[in-house]
Amino acid sequence: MQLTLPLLRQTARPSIINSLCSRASLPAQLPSVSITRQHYPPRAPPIRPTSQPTRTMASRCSPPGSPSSIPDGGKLRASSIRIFEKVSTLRRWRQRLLLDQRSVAFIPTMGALHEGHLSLIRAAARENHHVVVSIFLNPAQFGVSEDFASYPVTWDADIEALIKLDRELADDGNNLGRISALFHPTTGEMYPSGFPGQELASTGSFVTITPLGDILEGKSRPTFFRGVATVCMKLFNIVQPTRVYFGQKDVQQTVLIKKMVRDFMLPLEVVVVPTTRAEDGLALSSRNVYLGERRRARATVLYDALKLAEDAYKSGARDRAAVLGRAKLYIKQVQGVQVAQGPERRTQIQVDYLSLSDVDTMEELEVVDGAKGGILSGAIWMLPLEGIREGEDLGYGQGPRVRLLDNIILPPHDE
Ligand SMILES: Nc1ncnc2c1ncn2[C@@H]1O[C@H](COP(=O)(O)OP(=O)(O)OP(=O)(O)O)[C@@H](O)[C@H]1O
Ligand SMILES: CC(C)(CO)[C@@H](O)C(=O)[O-]
Ligand code: BAL
Repeated sequence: MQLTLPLLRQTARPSIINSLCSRASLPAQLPSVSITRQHYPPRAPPIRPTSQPTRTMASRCSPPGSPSSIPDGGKLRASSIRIFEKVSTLRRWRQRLLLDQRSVAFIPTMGALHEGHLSLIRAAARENHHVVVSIFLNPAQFGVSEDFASYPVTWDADIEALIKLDRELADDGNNLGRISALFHPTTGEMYPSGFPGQELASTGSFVTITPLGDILEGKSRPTFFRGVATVCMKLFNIVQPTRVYFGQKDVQQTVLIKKMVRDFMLPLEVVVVPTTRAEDGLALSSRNVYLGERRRARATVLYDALKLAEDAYKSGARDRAAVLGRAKLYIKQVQGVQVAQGPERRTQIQVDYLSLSDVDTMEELEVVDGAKGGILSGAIWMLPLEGIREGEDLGYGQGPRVRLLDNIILPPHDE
């Protein structure tokens, strides 16, 4: 099922982007963090992470097995998709398109591609001459105790998915463009003065968007939006896109990117694409592979709760207590049922936040503004299983606690 919200846009007035990305001659001075990855049990996620024994920030944050046989700027097997690892090579390619006045769409990702990512690419190909996708697992947006080391990497499947989608785009006459390039840089390439570190106290060249970046997701993940804004600013400066495409699934990220584009006068348009969901409503996410069967069966609890809040709004509720009340009660009931089931059957759920916020600032609302509407959003933790049964599917990485996000946009009600 896919929500049929219209694509949401924001355009900034054209200006020159100042490059923050000048090439420094210093070698990358990275802390060498080497962490063992767990093997994913063979149970059907849409795309299975490849086994990768270690990930070191000193070398690269992207998988080994990238096509080193292809020269930088060369084409992926049986396709016209160019793959770039170097900023300079991508820039040379981009320069030619600038002279030809071709529109370029850009979709930043961290890989482990799923239908949600592909929906962004499809939207981009409909209205741009060229689509550039990046796969870069950005260590700066992971906190020191977060899942950077185990984040799923599915490089081969990602390449297959891009090649297959590109063929589909070529066969469908309704597209202006296709996938022209994949950017897959190393950490050293993205942080030319050396990787600044993942700590809150790290120093370096950062973009911070406050207070927006400090609330909701930013409160639980204090370095997250600094990492996202910084890497997106770098990527936008490298690719110089006409339009960038982001998923509504990460709604605070979309609000933050729009604010960054406006405040830094970046000459590009931000397009927000509706959330792609599984049949039962769960928002697709690369991290869903961590869930395993037992937790996956309860993973729609957040979306179900948000839908109850949306129903309340549709029935005329406007103030915070009336809109969020049923959602909170529903989650409490699910938690109660789960606890009563005992360790071998239950799934423990913790709510991080349930929010009703302003569409531009994401500050909490007491009453929904009739002219603007609002954003219902939430984050929950699904805790690791207790009472594990013999042979039970724990999920990728032996089933760590999993953070799930979701949101629903409430339209204005004044019309
Ligand atoms: N279900 C989805 N529908 C639409 N867009 C999505 C969906 N999932 C991710 N995206 C978008 O894809 C882009 C890249 O996201 P990313 O690579 O982090 O994947 P992800 O599934 O969000 O992973 P994570 O598990 O880290 O949340 C972002 O703009 C994100 O919002
Ligand atoms: C935008 C992004 C690719 C930046 O690393 C990441 O935050 C994501 O995948 O949503
Ligand atoms: N899609 C959000 C990226 C992150 O959680 O790091």
